Amino acid sequence: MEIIKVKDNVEGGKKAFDIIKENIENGKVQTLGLATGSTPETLYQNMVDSELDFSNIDSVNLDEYVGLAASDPQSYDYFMHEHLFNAKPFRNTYLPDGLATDAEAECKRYDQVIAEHPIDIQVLGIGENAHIGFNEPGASFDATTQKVALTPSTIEANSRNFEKIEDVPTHAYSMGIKSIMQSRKIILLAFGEKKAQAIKDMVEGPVTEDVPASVLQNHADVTVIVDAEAAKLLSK
Ligand SMILES: O=P(O)(O)OC[C@H]1O[C@](O)(CO)[C@@H](O)[C@@H]1O
Repeated sequence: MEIIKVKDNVEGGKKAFDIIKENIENGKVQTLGLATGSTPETLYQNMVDSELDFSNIDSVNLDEYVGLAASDPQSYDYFMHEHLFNAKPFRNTYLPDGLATDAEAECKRYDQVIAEHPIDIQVLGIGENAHIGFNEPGASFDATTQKVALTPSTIEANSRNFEKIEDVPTHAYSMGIKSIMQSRKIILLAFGEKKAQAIKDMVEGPVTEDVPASVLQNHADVTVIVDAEAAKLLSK
């Protein structure tokens, strides 16, 4: 893992953008794997403000809340349009369908999307409990797309984006860890003190399904971009 320490999320978003830009300009990106949450917002702002054209690139997102329509302002589909796609159209954009009622069929469909669009660069945030995508502690490293139950701590953390905690969906469709690990390159961003323990466990702890992000120690090309607060428990 390469660890890049930055001042704040503004510098971090710019760093991640520069890496993505270089790879796009070198013709190395057909498919970008994208994430939601507040973490990648500065990266997406850099993409929106750039001259880069994404109309020959496909995007595949990590996850979507079960029960939310793409038109719902709390959905990840809506988030992606607001923060990126409306300003920078991609060739095709893919997210799980939050309204799909046949979970097995939806997971199979999304696995097919991923198989047809091998991810060149996957952008990741990290949960306070070290989840990646919505792969919560205990998720199998062999998992492909799954319907997952969100942990109480994730529901609590994400409730800041909802009017009340009861409004937070209890389940999500998430790309599995196996698929994330098949991405050619991974850029994980983390900002703020709340992510410090997760970052320490991910980088310095044992590789275990109890710490989903620790699996990234087994990936050949991971860049971790952290601010001082998220990096504060790292030994170096
Ligand atoms: O960036 P935030 O808002 O802290 O969210 C943390 C993580 O939780 C998720 O929103 C769940 O998928 C991730 O996309 C994100 O990386």
